[in-house]
Amino acid sequence: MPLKEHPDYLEELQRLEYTLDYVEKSLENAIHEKDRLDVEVSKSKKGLSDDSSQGYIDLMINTMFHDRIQIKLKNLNAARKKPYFARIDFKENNSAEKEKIYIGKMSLMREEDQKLIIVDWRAPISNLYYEERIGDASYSCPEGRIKGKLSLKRQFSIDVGKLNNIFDIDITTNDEFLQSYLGANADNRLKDIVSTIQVEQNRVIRADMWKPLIVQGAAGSGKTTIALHRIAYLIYTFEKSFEPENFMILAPTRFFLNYISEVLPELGVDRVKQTTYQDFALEMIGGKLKIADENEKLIRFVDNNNTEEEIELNNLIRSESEFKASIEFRKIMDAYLEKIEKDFLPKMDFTVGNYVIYKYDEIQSLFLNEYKNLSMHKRVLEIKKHLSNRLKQKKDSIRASFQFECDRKVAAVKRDMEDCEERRKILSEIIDSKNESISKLESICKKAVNDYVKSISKIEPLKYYREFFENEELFLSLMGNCLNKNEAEFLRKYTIDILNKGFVEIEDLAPIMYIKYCVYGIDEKINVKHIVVDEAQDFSVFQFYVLKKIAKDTSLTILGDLCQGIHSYRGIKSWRDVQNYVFEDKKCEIVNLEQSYRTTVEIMNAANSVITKIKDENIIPGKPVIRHGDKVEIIKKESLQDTAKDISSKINELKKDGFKSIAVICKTIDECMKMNTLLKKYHKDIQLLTGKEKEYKAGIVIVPSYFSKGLEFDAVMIANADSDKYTENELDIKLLYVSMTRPLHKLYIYYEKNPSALLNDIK
Ligand SMILES: Nc1ncnc2c1ncn2[C@@H]1O[C@H](COP(=O)(O)OP(=O)(O)OP(=O)(O)O)[C@@H](O)[C@H]1O
Repeated sequence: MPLKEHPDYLEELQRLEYTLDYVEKSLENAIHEKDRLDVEVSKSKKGLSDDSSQGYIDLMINTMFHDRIQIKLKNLNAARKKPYFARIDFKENNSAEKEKIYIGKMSLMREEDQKLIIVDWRAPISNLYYEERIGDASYSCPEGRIKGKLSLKRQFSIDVGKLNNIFDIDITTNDEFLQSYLGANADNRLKDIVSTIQVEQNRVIRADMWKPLIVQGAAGSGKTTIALHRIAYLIYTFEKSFEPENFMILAPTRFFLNYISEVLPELGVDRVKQTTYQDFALEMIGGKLKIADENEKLIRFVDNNNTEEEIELNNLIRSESEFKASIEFRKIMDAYLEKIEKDFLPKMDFTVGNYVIYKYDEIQSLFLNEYKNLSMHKRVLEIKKHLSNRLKQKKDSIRASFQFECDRKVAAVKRDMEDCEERRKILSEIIDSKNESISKLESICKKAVNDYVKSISKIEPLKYYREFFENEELFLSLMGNCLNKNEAEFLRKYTIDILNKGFVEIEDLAPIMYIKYCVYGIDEKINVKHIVVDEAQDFSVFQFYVLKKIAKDTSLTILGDLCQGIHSYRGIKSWRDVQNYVFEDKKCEIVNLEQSYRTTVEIMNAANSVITKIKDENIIPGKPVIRHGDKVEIIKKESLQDTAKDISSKINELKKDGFKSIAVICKTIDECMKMNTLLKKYHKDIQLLTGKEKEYKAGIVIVPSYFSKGLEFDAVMIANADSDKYTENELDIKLLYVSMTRPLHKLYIYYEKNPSALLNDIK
């Protein structure tokens, strides 16, 4: 329906004008408030010099208000362009009046009567928009379940303060509105989806923070987007209890963090901790560790031209990785830590001179039993208190015995000798000797406990880890029959070799962190209440286990797609393993998101025909939203030069058609480099992404298949999809699937001799 013919057009126009006026007014007030706070902050800074603690308190408070007003200003500026995106009309059962609720990215209250002109999308009442249909409806809020009638659900298309369209809907999957979003072109960053969040996504976003949740989501189902919206939702909901810094997102690379960096600020959220597992592990372990490039192994495995010897070596490397990522390895680390624990304390009594203060068995029992739940070094601190207390008691009795002995000797001398010069000398010697013994005792006691603690060696976690592999006898005895002899010996030598080169691999981080946690404890560094893990399929069960251990009181949302598990040799094979081994007693729900929003029906069907070549119940293909586009083109070319030429002319056409982000995906980095040389002749602005970049700039890029994971582009060209490049092995299938699920609109696949058999079922 044309906008002006909508029955409520005028009402909505007036409402928009009114809201925009109020936003302007609020903005003016906020600017004044900010100016005032600027002055206050600089005053507080000057006030610091007079050394009063009040100065610090003033500065802290003013800075906090200053930060808040900055965010408010940013949000109000955004609201000038688009103050809200939806309206719902709801009448509570016991209320006489129907309320018109306008939903936007932030709430805005009218000061005169405290009425909300805009309601935040994260507010409990906004759930009506996402979850409910016209008719009887209800939502939960802290006061309980509110029931009533929903009589209107309306979406607005507003751009730079101008009302462009009105859609009245029932369920949020309003095709027209959603399609207009999905049909838009990919910018250089991921965007927010507040106005079109779907029911199943909304349930993940608003799920109970304290219950662990695993989300298996198809490619393009919105996992990354949901992860960020969930954080924004939790920050809003727990605003009074937690700071944004108490929430953390774990992503695969710094580059990926940069790619998603705009969503949280767009949602009005700042200061969330965003890091990678590697950086997180380094922070937890402390010290200086160098991590080997994680793609090096993958590059070995993706090469299909290996000799028999290389294949054998690769199999051993794969088994090494798989084993280190497994819960079996954690059990072996447990056995190793038990040994460390048993030998942790010096095997001797705690003595002062000839006096035994604490017997070894007693101390060992405190260490192994009484304080079992603490890290080993924390147990020592507790034991130190026991030793000091017992020593204090013993010291008094030793001192009394010195005094008693002295008194006895003095009495004997006095009884047996007449008073004379000689007797006085003897008595004085007896008293001096006693005093000397007491002061000796004092000085020994002062140091005794510390000397005992110092005798416990402080070994770096990495050194303990290395010792496990270097001590062959110990290694073999603990490994038992977990691996065959050949694999076990390879694992040992391979690890020593890496460590000798001054590196650790990503697989080594979890066990080293685990050793650090058990021996030294690391909880004091974690101040995070909720962790959202994205691209979680490439994490190992062991990694999750350690993460959960370290972040004890922290809850987790885990999102990933097993179809894209290209690091599956060290990643997760089934979410059930995480459910069983990581969360054990706690119930952990697994949610499936099958609907895919990124790409067209044609592209998704083609990608599904590839991924379903893996016969595994854990592989769940995505269902496309009904958005049609061009057929996937499979194109034969005689040579790489011809392929490059064709890609180049396609790029020109696509650019002319307004597509902004185009990716040429080759299987490996070597192929990318060759393609880069060829395409540079035609396109000076083309960028080669290697995985080492810190920042993501959209445009035309060449990217290796394994590095395209998580990204999206308007159009994708897959070069070299020949049968020898993409064979029917699991890794090749997954790499091709990942590459094929990156485009929003267009997909071209090139080959030179024979197309990969994986493409056979593409219609
Ligand atoms: N409800 C929605 N409304 C509009 N767009 C959506 C919605 N859900 C997802 N999208 C869009 O779908 C695309 C894919 O989202 P996202 O990258 O978060 O998915 P993903 O599951 O992490 O994908 P992948 O696993 O393939 O990397 C994005 O462009 C996102 O904006």
